[in-house]
Formats: sequence, structure tokens, C-alpha cells
Amino acid sequence: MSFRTQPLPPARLNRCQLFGPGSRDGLFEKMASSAADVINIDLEDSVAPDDKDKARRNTIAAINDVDWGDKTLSVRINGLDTPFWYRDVVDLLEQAGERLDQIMIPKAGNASDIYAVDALVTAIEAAKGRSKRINFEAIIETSAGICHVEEIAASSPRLQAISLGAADFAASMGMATTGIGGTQENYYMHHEGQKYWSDPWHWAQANIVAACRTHGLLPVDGPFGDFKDDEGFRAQARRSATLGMVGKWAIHPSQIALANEVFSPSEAAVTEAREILAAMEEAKRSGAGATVYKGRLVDIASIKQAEVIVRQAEMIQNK
Ligand SMILES: CC(C)(COP(=O)(O)OP(=O)(O)OC[C@H]1O[C@@H](n2cnc3c(N)ncnc32)[C@H](O)[C@@H]1OP(=O)(O)O)[C@@H](O)C(=O)NCCC(=O)NCCSC(=O)C[C@H](O)C(=O)O
Ligand SMILES: [Mg+2]
Repeated sequence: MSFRTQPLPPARLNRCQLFGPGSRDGLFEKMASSAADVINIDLEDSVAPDDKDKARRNTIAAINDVDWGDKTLSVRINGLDTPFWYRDVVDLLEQAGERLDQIMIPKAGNASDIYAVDALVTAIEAAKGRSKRINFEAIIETSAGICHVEEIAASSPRLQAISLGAADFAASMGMATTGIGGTQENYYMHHEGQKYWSDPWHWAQANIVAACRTHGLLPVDGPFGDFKDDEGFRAQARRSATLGMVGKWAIHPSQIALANEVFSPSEAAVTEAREILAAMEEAKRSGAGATVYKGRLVDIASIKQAEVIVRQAEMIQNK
């Protein structure tokens, strides 16, 4: 083990991030009363270029006027390759109140992208005397982003989370699909007449998880486009949770309960985690570093695994 200990991620729930376009102000109250932990009002790709100004105005009004309860409130700004992003940041920081928690930076390609937004946000916060520091979340959704994911994760103390954006990622990588997440028909192994589907998102997700865990951030799975396919969403989300991701986006309200279900540990899992912790306490008292629980080895690493589950359960309980 390196002498540098692994930092814990922010202690907040991030099981579901519900998106809605800033241009559709009719959705804001519905988003606020949903069961999502995080709300992302979008100024980027779900808003047509002609609607950018209106979406920005709607978003600022909604931040100030809607009761967002205890949700983490985030706004996705436009990409740094557009003429829109600086106005998003300036207007949000100058006109939106302290209820805004986070800015989401799309298509982050390297640490300098985060640095640029940080510099602008820091200057406006100081000039306007804003008392609450705005946090950041970033999306990895380009080939450059995945190549530089570790430096992005280390780029700013404001950064709390990184998501995988499967749609732009697929486009940037030149992947032969128009699907957003999930199983891809042509990504399979063939053995003795049978097809075995594999997961083309796995390596990008695993890289994001590793970068986030190294730097104490929350790794999040992005959108699943087919919002009528509950089982497809569930399967994708379960794979992400198994890999270490803490939550997933919802692009339709029908996906919120699914994400909350997958990223909340079951009662059985919490009971088992608590039993493992108790078994290890008992082992420690007798001077052992390992013991047997339900016929299998548990040791000091099992304590850390069990603590991840118990910590998540306690955050849900205290919500
Ligand atoms: C996908 C949608 C355009 C569908 O909208 P709509 O046709 O209105 O859906 P329904 O008629 O099925 O809606 C049923 C009721 O639910 C409400 N609703 C719909 N969407 C939302 C929402 N996002 N939040 C809250 N409530 C919502 C409707 O008003 C209906 O209510 P009622 O009439 O009272 O029953 C739409 O869902 C939508 O716009 N979704 C979000 C799209 C978005 O933000 N996309 C950006 C994120 S994904 C992305 O950018 C890709 C990523 O970057 C990458 O690269 O991978
Ligand atoms: Mg995108």
C-alpha cells in the first residue's frame, strides 16, 4: 500500500441524477419533487442553439424560485469548444443564488479544461462575494477525456464527481453504434454456435472508477437512452454498481426508481456486511487477521468492502 491513503469521496447520495433541458421550464417542479438525489438542469446538448439564452434565464429563475429540498442541484454548462459556456458561467454565478451546488463540465478533455472554468468561477465568486463555494462535476465523453481521466480527476478541489457520457463517447471513439449505453448487438464473442455479449463500456467505466477512487471523487454512470427498456437499464446499472460506480443518470422519470433500487444496498447485503464486520471484530479479539464467514474467507480487506456497503446504507437512513 502506498503511504498516500485513498481519500474518501464526498459523503452524499448520488444514486440517481435526473436530467431535464433548461428550455423546458414546465419540468422543473416535477424534477424537484422527484426521488432523484441530484438534479441536472441542462444548458448543453438537450437545448437547441436558438434556445440557449432562454434556457439560461429559465435555469437561473428556477434555481432561485423552486424548492429543491435536500437535492444536490447542478447545472450542465455548454462545452468549452462553444461560444456559450462563458456566458453560462458568468450569468449563473452572477444571477443565481446560493442554492446552486454544482456546475457540470461536459466533454472534459484534460485538466486545463477544468482549470479554465475554475479560474472564471473563482474570480466571479470573489467579485460577487459569494459565500458558498460552487463544486464541479465533469463528464468523460471523448477519446481525449478517457486518455486524460486521471489528470482530470486530480484537477481541482472543486471536483466531486465524474460521469461517463456514453453517447458522445461512442461518437468520439468512432464506435459503430447509435445506442446510448447498454448491450450492443455486434459486441459479442462466438463459441460453438452461441453468441456471448460483452460490455463495450466496461473499460471506460473501470478507468473512471479508478481515477475517481484515487482522488476521492464519485464515479457515476451516465445515460441509458432507451427509457422503455427497464431490464436493459437495470442490467447496465448493476454492472456499473458492481464495478464501483455510485449512481446513474435518469433521462426520464421512469428511470429514477430503477437507479435508486440498484444503487441502494439491499437489506440482505447490509445485514451480511454488518455480520462480516462483527465476525472480524471477534477475529481481532482473538488475535486473528482472518476468519471464516458462511464458509468463505474474510479478512482485513473484507472490513473495507463491508464498510462501503454500511456507509451507503447509513447515508440512505439519515437522508
Ligand atoms: C426524453 C424526454 C424528451 C421525454 O419527454 P416527454 O415526451 O415529455 O415524456 P413523457 O410524456 O413520457 O413524460 C411523462 C411525464 O414525465 C414528465 N417528464 C418527462 N421528462 C421529465 C424529466 N426529465 N424530469 C421530470 N419529469 C419529466 C412529463 O412532463 C410527463 O409528466 P405528466 O404529463 O405530468 O405525466 C424527456 O424526458 C427529456 O427531455 N429528458 C431529458 C433529456 C436530457 O436532459 N438529455 C440530456 C442528458 S443525456 C445526454 O446529454 C447525453 C450525454 O451527454 C452523453 O453524451 O452520453
Ligand atoms: Mg454528451
